[in-house]
Amino acid sequence: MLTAPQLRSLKGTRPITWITAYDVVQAQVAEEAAIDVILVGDSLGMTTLGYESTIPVTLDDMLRHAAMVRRGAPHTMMIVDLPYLTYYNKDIALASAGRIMQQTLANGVKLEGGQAILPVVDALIQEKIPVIGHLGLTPQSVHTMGGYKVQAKSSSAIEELVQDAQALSEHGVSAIVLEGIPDRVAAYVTAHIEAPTIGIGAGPDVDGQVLVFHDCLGLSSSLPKFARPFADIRHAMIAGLQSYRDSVINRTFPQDAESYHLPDSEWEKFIQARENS
Ligand SMILES: Nc1nc(=O)c2c([nH]1)NC[C@@H]1CN(c3ccc(C(=O)N[C@@H](CCC(=O)O)C(=O)O)cc3)CN21
Ligand SMILES: CC(C)C(=O)C(=O)O
Ligand SMILES: [Mg+2]
Repeated sequence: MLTAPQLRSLKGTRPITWITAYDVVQAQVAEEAAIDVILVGDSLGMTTLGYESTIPVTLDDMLRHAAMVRRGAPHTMMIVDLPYLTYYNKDIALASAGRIMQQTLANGVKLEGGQAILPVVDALIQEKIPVIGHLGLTPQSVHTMGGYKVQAKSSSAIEELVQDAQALSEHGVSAIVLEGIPDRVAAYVTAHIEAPTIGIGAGPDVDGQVLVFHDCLGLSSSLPKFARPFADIRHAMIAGLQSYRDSVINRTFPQDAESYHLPDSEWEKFIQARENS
């Protein structure tokens, strides 16, 4: 299993692979595919709980799903998102992250934000909790961003992002997720900080990539522009269920080998006993 210090030292050696996962089966397949890091993202609110944003996701939701993921992937580095309003000051953040570390055996937590959350980042790292940053399109700010819009598109916004990334890196985060920013901005940030950058909608010139599990495997009904479906699992599942349904209706399922059998002698005993009663 990758550790937080190893994650930081992977920068410049080879690209780092991340995927989100929200349950046991997803965790098992991520581990079997040798993905470096599993992120239990608060995107579970959308992919798994059916909400329209990550805002309704609670710490209890994250605890339950991260515990499932850990049981499915005991040997893969697991990072867990701190959800909306669970890290707005040092005390709240320590209590939230403490529960995640102790109850799910996570290897670290991820927080959205830059210079404004440095005191929280310091407090967590002080208590030996590895921290991952998340800058650019930060979905917990959907209401103040005015939607899921590409960020860092003006000179001043780029400067702000670079300073946020430098500050997080200097304060010791193990990596920074860069989401929904222009490719050359992500490349510049990557070249100017020591922490590895993990991109999602941030172009190729970053230290690693992360995708939402459902987007990566073709389970989502719609996709952001940056996501590529590397499989067509939604259609495979529909085809499988249609085939099952057809086989039940035309009585080709279950067959003899899929049924349990009783020896003739025992069956005759049962019939005899009924007739004699
Ligand atoms: N399934 C899924 N995939 C994700 O990548 C994801 C989630 N859910 N939920 C949490 C956040 C929300 N994310 C999103 C959601 C929508 C867009 C989107 O529609 N973007 C527009 C570009 C908008 C612009 O031009 O500024 C697009 O066309 O891709 C982007 C990121 C990324 N995260
Ligand atoms: C998209 C990734 C970076 C995330 O934060 C999530 O899945 O919640
Ligand atoms: Mg998230």
